[in-house]
Amino acid sequence: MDSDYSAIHAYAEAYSSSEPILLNTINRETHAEVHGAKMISGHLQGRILATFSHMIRPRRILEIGTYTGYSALCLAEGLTEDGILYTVDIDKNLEARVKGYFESSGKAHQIRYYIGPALEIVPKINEKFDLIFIDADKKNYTQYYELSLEKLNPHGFIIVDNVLWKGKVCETENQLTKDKYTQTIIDFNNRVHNDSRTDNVLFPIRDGLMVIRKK
Ligand SMILES: C[S@@+](CC[C@H](N)C(=O)[O-])C[C@H]1O[C@@H](n2cnc3c(N)ncnc32)[C@H](O)[C@@H]1O
Repeated sequence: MDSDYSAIHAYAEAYSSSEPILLNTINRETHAEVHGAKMISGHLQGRILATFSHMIRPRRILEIGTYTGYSALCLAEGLTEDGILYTVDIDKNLEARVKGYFESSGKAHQIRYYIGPALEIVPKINEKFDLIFIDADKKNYTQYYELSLEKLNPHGFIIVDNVLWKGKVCETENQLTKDKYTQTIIDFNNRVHNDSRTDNVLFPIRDGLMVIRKK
């Protein structure tokens, strides 16, 4: 993120609704106490996810990559009254913390939290979804996308995080800062963009959000 973008991001955050108190606490505690805190969606992206969810009013949401529960609680804001959010993460060390946050949110009755590899757990969830958020290990993005399309209702939405991969997807062939996942993300973006089953738009927000609509 260059300095101009940082200023724009800070301005956008300042002129967006503030973080609900619990989310602010999760954000702060994640940064103070949890490994890999840069993975958290955070204030601006969190408000964007909450807004998408309010616009869609989903009855069923699936999230792949819970981490500390921040984005799950943002997405849950838009659920219908009888709505349920399913969220999956492989990291058992975060389980007690995440369950505590879900309890504090007053939305625990609308959240189903699973621990384990998403590629094993998601096929066993007997639901069709209106909104799916993919935000886990990049090497499996294509498999998550195909699985999500199977599990998505017609006209449902998939949101995929990190599709700009710190801007590295824009680097030319001879630039040397590419890492092992840059090509994975480039291939993923090509696949989505050329998929006749869906429409998509890439939002250049934070690390890039790909918003995909199933036709
Ligand atoms: C970027 S973080 C998710 C951040 C969260 N969605 C948020 O916005 O606050 C990615 C998460 O994916 C999880 N993860 C990685 N590989 C996974 C797998 N195979 N199955 C399920 N979760 C996985 C990690 O444990 C990590 O918590």
